[in-house]
Amino acid sequence: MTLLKSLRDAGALRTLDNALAQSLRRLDPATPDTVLAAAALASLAVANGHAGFDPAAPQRLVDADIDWPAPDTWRAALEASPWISQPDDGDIESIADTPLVFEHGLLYLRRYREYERRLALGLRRIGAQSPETDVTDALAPLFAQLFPDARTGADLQARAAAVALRHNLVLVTGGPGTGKTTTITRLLALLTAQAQQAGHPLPRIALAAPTGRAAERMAESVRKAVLLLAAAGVDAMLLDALPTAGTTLHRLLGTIPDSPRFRHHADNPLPFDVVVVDEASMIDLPLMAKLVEAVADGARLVLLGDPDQLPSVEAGDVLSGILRAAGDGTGSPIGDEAVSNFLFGEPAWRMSATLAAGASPTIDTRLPVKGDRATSAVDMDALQAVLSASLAAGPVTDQTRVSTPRSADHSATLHPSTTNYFPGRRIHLQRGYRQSAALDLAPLATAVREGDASNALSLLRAGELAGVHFHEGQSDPLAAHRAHLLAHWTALADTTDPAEALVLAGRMRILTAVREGPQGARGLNARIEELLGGSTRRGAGPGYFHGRLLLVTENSYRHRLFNGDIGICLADGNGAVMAWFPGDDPLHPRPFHPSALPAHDSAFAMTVHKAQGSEFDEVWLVLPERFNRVLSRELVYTGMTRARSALHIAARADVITEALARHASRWSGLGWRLGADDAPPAPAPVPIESEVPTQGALF
Ligand SMILES: Nc1ncnc2c1ncn2[C@@H]1O[C@H](COP(=O)(O)OP(=O)(O)OP(=O)(O)O)[C@@H](O)[C@H]1O
Repeated sequence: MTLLKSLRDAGALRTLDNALAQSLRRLDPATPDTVLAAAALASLAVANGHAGFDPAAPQRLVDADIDWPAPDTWRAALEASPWISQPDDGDIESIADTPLVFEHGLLYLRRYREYERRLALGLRRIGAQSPETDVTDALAPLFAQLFPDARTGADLQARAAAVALRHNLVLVTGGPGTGKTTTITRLLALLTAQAQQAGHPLPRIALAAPTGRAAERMAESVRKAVLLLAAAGVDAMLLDALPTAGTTLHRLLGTIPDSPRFRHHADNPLPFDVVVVDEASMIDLPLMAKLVEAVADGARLVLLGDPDQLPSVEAGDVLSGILRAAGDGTGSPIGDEAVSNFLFGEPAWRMSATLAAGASPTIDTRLPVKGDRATSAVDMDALQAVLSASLAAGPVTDQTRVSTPRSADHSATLHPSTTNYFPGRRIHLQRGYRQSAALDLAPLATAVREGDASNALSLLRAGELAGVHFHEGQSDPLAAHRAHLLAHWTALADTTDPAEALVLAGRMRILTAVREGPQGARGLNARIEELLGGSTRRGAGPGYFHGRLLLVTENSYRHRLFNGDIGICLADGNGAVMAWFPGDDPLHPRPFHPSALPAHDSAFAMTVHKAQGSEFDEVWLVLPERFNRVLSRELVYTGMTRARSALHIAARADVITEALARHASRWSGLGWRLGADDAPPAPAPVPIESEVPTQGALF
């Protein structure tokens, strides 16, 4: 049996994957079966969130019992195929009339390879341009006011802001509540003050996120940070100049009705000097490529995100590719002397000389001082990184990890291009500041992030973490906790004010790992609707009852409704039901006739994937009874960190253990394009008992 037929018979391919293979066969009947199958698998890989397909590890994509070709033979067939181009240089556009590209071990659909290439080029373009105005001493008093702890050298937030002043491409990563938004708000105040001091126009700043809810949360956090700065005595005129509203990436880029293109692109760039994007882990490859291309020359791009969260549902896993190239962010270079001044209160060279003279036993005395050959820009960066890392973390050792740009020579050995280093900077914030007496999530989040199932289970079973409730072995919270759950949803129907109803709707959510199956969102929603009385309730259209929560499941540029948007059905006095969704102004949601909505589901229960970027006061995380391949530590971590004041986990211990043993990583060439010299983590193998054929069908 041919490989393509085996894959079809095993139910591994979608219609679309098979159609691609068939059309290649029609166009050239001599196309080898292994090439046709690889084309179908490259298409399937995208549906599973990968940028391309690795023919050396096909069993990671398809769990059926297939007699796979030997990797070398398969590779040779791909390399010989006229359908597949193999660019000499990762930066060069691939031949337009070959539908596939084989590069760095991955077989791509051409479009996705081009997105990756354009994204890497775009990031390098942004990062390669230094900010126009230099950091001056005049900014130091404000810096000290904004970051009073900077002098200790241990304040990573101060370090992040200092680095961001000097670089156009910056990633600030960290878990929930580590102060990413707070830090960026202070950075924006510094940039605004810098422009004022120099007599320049104030920077035009955009705050954006992949979903409306995430954009609104970001804006709320910025507003809160501004209020705190005002209370701390920061100049009101400065604070008044900061943005207080967020927007979705789609809105920022300017959707064109019924088109995947945007109004802003390389030839019509965004009219902003600073673009700050939150929830970067949710951004897929095509959207990130379009965003980066639309950032104007000389403008700054600041990406905020939590690297431990799930990657985007759509193809790409962009953030992790960028992060692999950017380093772990714990020892980022500081920049220059003026920035170091802010942090340490004296010029770096003087400090380095003091330290080098042995003033501190914790410092490696081999550190170069000013005047040595080390004063070249890169060495100075490295020097200051070591300085700051040492001040923050104690002894400097050979293992101290420092992110520095790769040299052209080094990159040349990895890649034909000589410019493929990552020119941005990453700072990883580690200290959690969001104190909640109600919810003590941090120890559990750490155990989950580290994949330490035994610690996670002991914490859950001990029941001593405030606000965390473990319903071990329970697979049906609707049976065991019906009254509690229903009370929330029935209360939703007591309000008729759409803005208030949307706020109430965010109080509680059931989050699931999968959409289908007994513990899937779809089945739970159907049962909840039934319990709520469904269409017999006030304001019935077929299925659209007063108080029904809706989740949009596709992007509709025409409606400006996007995958993941949540709305609520409300009946007016005459019983006519409209579905209300958040608008630009939270006080004025937008009404839609239910029949005019793009594809949608109920949203009483939703998958963790769809809940990314949202938070709820109370989260019920329900895992399947049997292990499913979508489970991973990132999924559990993302689900639990959606909770603000109470987390309920209903799951079996063995399922938690298996989930925490897996990473949700994807095949991507982005890290390589940006100069990462490590191999991307291979996606976890698919367990044989998996029930579900493709991830695309899951969320
Ligand atoms: N240096 C700090 N000192 C005191 N409180 C802080 C500090 N940094 C942040 N916070 C507080 O911690 C909370 C979380 O901060 P922030 O919203 O900036 O975090 P975040 O990383 O953006 O969170 P999320 O990922 O959930 O959006 C806020 O209440 C903020 O005021």
